[in-house]
Amino acid sequence: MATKAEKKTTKASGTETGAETMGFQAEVGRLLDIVANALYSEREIFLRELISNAADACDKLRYLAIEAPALTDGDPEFRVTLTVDKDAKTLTLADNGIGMNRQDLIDHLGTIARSGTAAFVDNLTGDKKKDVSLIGQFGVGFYSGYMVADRISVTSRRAGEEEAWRWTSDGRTGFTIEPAEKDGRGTAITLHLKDDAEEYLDEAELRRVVKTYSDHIPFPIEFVKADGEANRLNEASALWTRPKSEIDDQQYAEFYRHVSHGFDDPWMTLHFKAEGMIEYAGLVFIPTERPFDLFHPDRMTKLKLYVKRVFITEECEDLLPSWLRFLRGVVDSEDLPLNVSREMLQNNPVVSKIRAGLAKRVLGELSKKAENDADGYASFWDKFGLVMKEGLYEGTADKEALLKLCRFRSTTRDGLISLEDYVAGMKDGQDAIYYIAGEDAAALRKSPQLEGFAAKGVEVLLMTDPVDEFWLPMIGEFDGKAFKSVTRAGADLSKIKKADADSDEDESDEAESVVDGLVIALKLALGDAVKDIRATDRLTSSAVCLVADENGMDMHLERLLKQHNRLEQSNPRILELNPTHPLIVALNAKAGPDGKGDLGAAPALLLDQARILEGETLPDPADFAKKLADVMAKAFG
Ligand SMILES: Nc1ncnc2c1ncn2[C@@H]1O[C@H](COP(=O)(O)OP(=O)(O)OP(=O)(O)O)[C@@H](O)[C@H]1O
Repeated sequence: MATKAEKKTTKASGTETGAETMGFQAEVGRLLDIVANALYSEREIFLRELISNAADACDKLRYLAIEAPALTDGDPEFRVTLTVDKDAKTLTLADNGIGMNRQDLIDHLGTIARSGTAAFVDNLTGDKKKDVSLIGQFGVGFYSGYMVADRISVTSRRAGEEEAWRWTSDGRTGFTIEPAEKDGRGTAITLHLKDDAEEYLDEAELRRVVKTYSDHIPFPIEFVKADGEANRLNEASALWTRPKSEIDDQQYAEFYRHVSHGFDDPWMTLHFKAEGMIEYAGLVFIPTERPFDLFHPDRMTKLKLYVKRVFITEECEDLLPSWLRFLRGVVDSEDLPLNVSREMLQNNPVVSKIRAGLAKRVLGELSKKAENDADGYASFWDKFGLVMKEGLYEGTADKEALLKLCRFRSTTRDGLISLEDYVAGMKDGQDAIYYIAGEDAAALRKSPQLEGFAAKGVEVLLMTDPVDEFWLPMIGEFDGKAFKSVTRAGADLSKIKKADADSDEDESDEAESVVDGLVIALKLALGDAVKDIRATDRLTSSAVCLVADENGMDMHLERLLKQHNRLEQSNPRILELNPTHPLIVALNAKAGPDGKGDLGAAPALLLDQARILEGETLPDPADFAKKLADVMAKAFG
């Protein structure tokens, strides 16, 4: 049966030597085009990418060999070698890692299998500049070889198998695959260097590039001369086992790029050793840029788990809470057994303790950063805050610490503020943390429901991430103060003193400046379209607004659920009237004390106006337009 990869690649021809030519998956073709032409300025990183893959291949085999030691028989020392042929202008990078068989070569070097990546490549714009910066977010791996080579051949033999295969491609249309000879297991990648890339035939240059980018690789990387003499190019000890004092920022950054497959610098580096009940070392990074697949449904925790320096897996979901899934790096446990299986890692008490320890440590470091470098912290929060807030929703044990780290925009201050800042700025008589939720901060700031709060100088938090709607009800309060949406009816402004009020006079009956007649008239006219109608003190310049019932769902949440078909019907709203607005005063007079006066189209227009302010679609826009035109015709006719 054809595999998925074979279906995507196209078999074009077979030859007597058994060579087969296949086409690249469309996304690979596009990626190669950009890689070969646009990433030119940083092309030396091809070596880092290939060495990184070689080291991963050694890691994988070392893990498998714990259960099946025969796989490394006769060649137990892992290493990566570089050899050059100056006449043929080739550079060959070889490893004795896990190797690839025929199918692996087709799957891994002919398609993009990594979840999310193919879709990501589909989104490339064709605008080289933009695409390069996008690509920088996820790394191009093996294909980066085409920055320096116009032809690459990969000869590989999978550990434990007898046959070797050669994959060859000019990186344009497709690749050829054929049987090959190879003595031991592993992969040898031969780059036929472009004319302007001959510096990579030079040992000193290769040493410089390896030292710069790959010094931390825990396997020896050697330059092997024609006579067989081998010179070590890197330190070859696991970076996290070295003392901090011996590691500089550049080395940390390169290690980060190796584990993250990213191109950015780490925003924060945590290098630590935990000792006590359980013992583990960690070298964990927070990226500067948001990883492109942060919200991909398949996204998993990407920390690499090692046991006593041996790589085990990077798919241990329990190692990190999902709300910290943007972390990259390595955790190396002394307590887990080396032959730990992936199943054993599930619900494993050692892993749970490591997870709890990591979360505490990361939160601790973040709060130090928040205190000492508010601007730096704000840039972190802008990228990852929305993921961290998932932790509040999931009910993490660290919710107190997490809440303190949350930052928000508000109606009265520029920049981001914490909940502690908010509480410190609360007005006399204010007992709740007010917020308004919606998609866009600028639009929210113009919401009519905010007018009364603005008039009294009461700060309102702007909640613009969809996740806000979900954690707010779960958390409920901070520092004993409940979170309250201003679009719900209960937001009681009358108890709060005006910012400039200097007397203690009771303002509680401010809103009662009666518009009872109008309320009766509107109730008669609007019927079930609204749940209730009443005067409010939350408006100062708008005539009307809609709010939800005190115990009802927040209006933004309701819209969100409707958009996702999770809710069939909206609940009717409460229509609130501004009793000081000239239009409301005039209509009230017209309605008369018993509400029997004829208001014509006004009730319908008022309700539609409130709906528009709320960003809602009108049930009958044509009717609205007609009524509005009639009113205008009367006014101007
Ligand atoms: N030297 C190697 N030995 C064994 N397998 C390899 C080797 N080089 C590449 N591969 C296989 O090819 C796959 C694709 O490599 P590629 O570099 O394109 O992507 P990646 O390593 O998964 O991620 P990135 O693109 O970020 O480096 C790897 O995941 C691995 O399975």
